[in-house]
Amino acid sequence: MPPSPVIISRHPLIADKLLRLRDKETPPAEFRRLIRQLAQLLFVEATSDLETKPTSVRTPLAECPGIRLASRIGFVPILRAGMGMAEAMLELVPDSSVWHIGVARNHETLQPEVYYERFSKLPPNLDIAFVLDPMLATGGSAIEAVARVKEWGVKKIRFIGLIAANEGIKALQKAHPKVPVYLGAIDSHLSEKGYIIPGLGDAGDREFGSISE
Ligand SMILES: O=P(O)(O)OC[C@H]1O[C@H](OP(=O)(O)OP(=O)(O)O)[C@H](O)[C@@H]1O
Ligand SMILES: O=c1cc[nH]c(=O)[nH]1
Ligand SMILES: [Mg+2]
Repeated sequence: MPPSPVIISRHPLIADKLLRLRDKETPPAEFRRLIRQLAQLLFVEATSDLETKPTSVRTPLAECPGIRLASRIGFVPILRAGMGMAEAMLELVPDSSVWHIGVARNHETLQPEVYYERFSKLPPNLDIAFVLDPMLATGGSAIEAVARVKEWGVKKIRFIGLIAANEGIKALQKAHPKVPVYLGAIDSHLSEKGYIIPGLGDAGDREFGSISE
């Protein structure tokens, strides 16, 4: 089976905001604002082919035909860093639902550890789920999250991230070949400790002003 497509945005607004996000001088409040803006911009690109249905409204002057979104969307933010992305996207499609998954990467082994999942026995009635995480490093966290969403019975899944390493993209494609991957940028490589280089550091810590052990 050919691997799923990887779509890297070429939009100058995304490139500009990504560079501001990476800057180590960017404080958490500005970091969160940029995450929100980047998430919305990438969401627009990742939804250009969503199902719609024809309808019409009456303007003050005449009947006006148009379309409405027909897809029932679910967001699956990978805690913690994916939370800001989900909230921003929800503003664009407020009738959507959010299904949190807590995954933390073990700092020694780099393996993902799922610590929060409440929905395994509740297959959601969704047309499409977007798994969200700013960082795709080794790919372990995203692979684990997508596997859970598949278990819930969602057929159409897309991953949206801000920065990825090739290692993570390849691993995600291998594990889930039908899941398209939408990204803001692909970086050079992973450090020995599994950080994306140049990357932006620890996304969760920078988003929330914390320092992980
Ligand atoms: O591709 P991977 O190698 O799995 O790494 C990526 C994961 O690491 C970060 O989360 P982290 O484990 O630091 O948790 P946090 O969001 O709570 O800080 C990031 O937000 C991803 O979830
Ligand atoms: O560079 C990285 C890699 C994993 N998780 C992060 O937050 N940053
Ligand atoms: Mg972290």
